[in-house]
Amino acid sequence: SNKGWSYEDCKATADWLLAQTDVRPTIAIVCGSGMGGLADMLKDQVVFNYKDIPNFPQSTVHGHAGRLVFGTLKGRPCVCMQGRFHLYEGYPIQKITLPIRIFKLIGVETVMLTNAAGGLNQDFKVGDIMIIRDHLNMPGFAGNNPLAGLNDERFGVRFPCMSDAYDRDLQQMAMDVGQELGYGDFLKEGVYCVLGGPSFETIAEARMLHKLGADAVGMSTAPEVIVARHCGMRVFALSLITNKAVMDYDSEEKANHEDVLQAGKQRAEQLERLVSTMVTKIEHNNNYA
Ligand SMILES: Nc1nc2ncn(CCNC(CO)CO)c2c(=O)[nH]1
Repeated sequence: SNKGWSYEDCKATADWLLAQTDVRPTIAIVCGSGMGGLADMLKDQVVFNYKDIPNFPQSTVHGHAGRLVFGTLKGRPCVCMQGRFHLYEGYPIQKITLPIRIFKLIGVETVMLTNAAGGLNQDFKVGDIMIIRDHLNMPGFAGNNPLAGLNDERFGVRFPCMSDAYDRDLQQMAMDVGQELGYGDFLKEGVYCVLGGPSFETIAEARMLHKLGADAVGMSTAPEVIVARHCGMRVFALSLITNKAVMDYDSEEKANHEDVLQAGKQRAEQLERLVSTMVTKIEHNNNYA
């Protein structure tokens, strides 16, 4: 297709990046709203503004810087997306997931995705970190799936399995590392539900999603996971619970983006510790391989 996300288009951008830096990342980190600070962990940084990368989409959301940061995390070569893309920005879903395919073509094997999300599970508090066990891909229910259209076998099969989308060893690693770091009180696990946005969910929608088994609700991540699994990369994902979804009509609470960014700042340091510790383990010992 000549829409800008063919294998050749992805390969051209991947080759451009490989020519610009000799960092060869095996792990990619995608930063959620207000969580761009994760990129600052990287040493020996080589930074590209999205607008300077051929065929790369542009970030349009406050709290998403729009920079691709290459570097090392405790010696491990990584690439970090400081700013990700969302359906609500009006991009086609294939454009939102283009970076994931580019990561595959530059040699990334594991993708670690983070996002800010609203808590549906009543046991969740603002500031909790939810290890994502599985997702409900609501846009996919309506056919808005990043793999729709012609399948390019060079990426993966026509009908990829999604029952193993979230790597169980990496989930276990996150729980173990979180406990070791003393994060047990705010470390949860659950099901993440993606909506298109940009409007936050209604009370009836929050109640419905909770009934359907969702523990957190957001506007990202599932499309990237589907594309990452399609091309055989391992996936780890977590949600920072930045506010409790409004579930009652007598509540005064009102979801807003500034609260989301503020909650991200509160937990930034713990998120960085968790992710960076996992990065060393992922590359290092084979217990979880
Ligand atoms: N209730 C609720 N709380 C949330 N906190 C973060 N997000 C994810 C969406 N984030 C948007 C707006 O902040 C920016 O990508 C949500 C959400 O969708 N619903």
